[in-house]
Amino acid sequence: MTVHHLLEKKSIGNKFVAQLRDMSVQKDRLRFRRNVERIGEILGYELSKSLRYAEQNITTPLGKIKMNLPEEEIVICSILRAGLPLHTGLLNYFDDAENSFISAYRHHPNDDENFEILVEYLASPSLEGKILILADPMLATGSSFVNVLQALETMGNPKEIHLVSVIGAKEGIEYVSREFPDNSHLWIATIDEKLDEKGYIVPGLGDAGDLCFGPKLQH
Ligand SMILES: O=P(O)(O)OC[C@H]1O[C@H](OP(=O)(O)OP(=O)(O)O)[C@H](O)[C@@H]1O
Ligand SMILES: O=c1cc[nH]c(=O)[nH]1
Ligand SMILES: [Mg+2]
Repeated sequence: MTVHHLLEKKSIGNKFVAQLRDMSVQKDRLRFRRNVERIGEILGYELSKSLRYAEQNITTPLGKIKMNLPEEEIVICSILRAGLPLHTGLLNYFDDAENSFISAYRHHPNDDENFEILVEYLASPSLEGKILILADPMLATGSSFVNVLQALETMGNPKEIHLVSVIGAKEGIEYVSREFPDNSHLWIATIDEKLDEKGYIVPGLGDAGDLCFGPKLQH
């Protein structure tokens, strides 16, 4: 897997990620979702440079010009819930992509620290031969991405997989790198050092799903 680390170079993206992390700003849910969406737009733009293009004739009111346009069939798949604003950002740019939605959530059967990832909902077109973009803003242990990859197996074999995320932990990135095909790409805004005992990214930003949409009852 090739890792593309957006904030390795300074850009306006620093400000969007800082606002996601900052406790005095992140409680504004509209701004939080829009910042995730903006990062989806930037990462989508970066990802677009790796796609295949073909020349097409375009007719303007004054003449004709050949332009290189993307040729790929793209499916954007987001992991509920926190993947939704990232999905919107990607779809703003890849506006004719097909779309998949999948649920993966942390189920705590007995206590706070131990959890399993449950995948219960999937709505997807065929992925056969297509570019699959998997969107989830948090890559903590990496289990959600890996479980989702397994759940999508019945939908066909994508030509190439691009993971898009906002904050990743080093150990989770190493895990997805081992489990995803070698020709996969990870487009990620920033990479943090570690996870806490509950599997949260430190310093991270907290719970992305709750910050987007409000708290949910644990079950
Ligand atoms: O890399 P992992 O260890 O799997 O953790 C990352 C997952 O955790 C969060 O989802 P959560 O279960 O909190 O669901 P939510 O988006 O509905 O809040 C996040 O949105 C990722 O899907
Ligand atoms: O740090 C984390 C880890 C998983 N899910 C989140 O929303 N945040
Ligand atoms: Mg959550």
